[in-house]
Amino acid sequence: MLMPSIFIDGAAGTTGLEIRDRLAGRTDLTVVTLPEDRRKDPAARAEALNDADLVILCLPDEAARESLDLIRNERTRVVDASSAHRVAEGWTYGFPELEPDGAERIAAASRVSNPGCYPTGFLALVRPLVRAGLIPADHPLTVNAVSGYSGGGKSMIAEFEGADAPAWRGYAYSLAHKHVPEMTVHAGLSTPPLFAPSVANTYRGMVVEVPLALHALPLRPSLNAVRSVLAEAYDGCPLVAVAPAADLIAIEADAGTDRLTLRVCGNDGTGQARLVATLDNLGKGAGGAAVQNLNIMAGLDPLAGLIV
Ligand SMILES: NC(=O)C1=CN([C@@H]2O[C@H](COP(=O)(O)OP(=O)(O)OC[C@H]3O[C@@H](n4cnc5c(N)ncnc54)[C@H](OP(=O)(O)O)[C@@H]3O)[C@@H](O)[C@H]2O)C=CC1
Ligand SMILES: CC(=O)N[C@@H](CCC(=O)OP(=O)(O)O)C(=O)O
Repeated sequence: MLMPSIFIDGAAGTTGLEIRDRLAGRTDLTVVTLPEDRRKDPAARAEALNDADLVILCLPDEAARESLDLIRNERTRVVDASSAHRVAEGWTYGFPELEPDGAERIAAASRVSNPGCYPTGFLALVRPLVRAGLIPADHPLTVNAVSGYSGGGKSMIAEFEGADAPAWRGYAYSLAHKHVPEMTVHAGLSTPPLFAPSVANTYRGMVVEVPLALHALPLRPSLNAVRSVLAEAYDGCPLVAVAPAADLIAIEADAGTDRLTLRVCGNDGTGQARLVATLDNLGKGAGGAAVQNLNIMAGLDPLAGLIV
């Protein structure tokens, strides 16, 4: 694709603006957005969607499905940042580092679904361990996570920047969060993890933690064995790092970047581990991941525009 044209549908939203920032000043592609008075006009969107080589959908799920219906040609390729197609047939999961052939599959795909922000942290920690046989597919995992409030888009930003915003709030207590199917499928699990998300009164950043009783796993791996599997899985991946264990981990650790940092903490004496991922919900959790997928699909420098 020579000098591809990229249309951002939803460019005025939280994720859309992040993507615009990352694409600003790039000379290897052209960026198309609609003016304020036409950005929700289906006719204007249809024209832009069909003219572009590649579109990035930064929309609520329903509007993302509508955009796909508006695409009437075989040429336009899509990166969807919404949660509408993460386990859908015909879609490639846009997490290049997750499987050995991940980037290759994304490069060849016409429809790529960006991962959710929480699943990005969870899957990065768990998928290599399932693949290596250290975590059995039916193991009942728990995921505790805290997101910055930009994770809820414009409406949550307005709420947390208004009066009486909480310092922290747990949610999804009915254990039916929309990210659970995505976590289950792409980790290769048969038992859905118990997902306990929460939101903190800070704009961006995310901590995703999987507590793991190593002594209860069939192979009883040491902390080092777990760390080695992760280090090998992400060897040569510039955005994903396996960092040393830490006793203090802040939600801001990777905020403002497109990095994803994994840590294997715990106590070999008790056989207990805390697997911890930090990322920016708007970085590797959304906008950074979309730009990374776009770069790979268009055959451009895979790190162009990313904040490493
Ligand atoms: N925020 C995050 O951390 C993450 C978000 N995502 C996903 O990315 C997508 C966008 O989220 P986010 O940016 O946070 O949400 P926002 O609410 O901040 O932005 C959504 C944008 O879409 C616009 N929009 C809504 N309906 C239409 C329509 N029919 N046609 C054109 N534009 C429309 C909205 O318009 P208006 O400005 O008028 O409201 C808004 O600008 C969602 O699917 C979300 O789940 C994924 C990972 C992380
Ligand atoms: C704090 C907060 O509310 N976060 C959102 C998830 C943000 C995100 O990952 O978006 P997708 O749903 O598109 O994956 C939530 O829990 O629904």
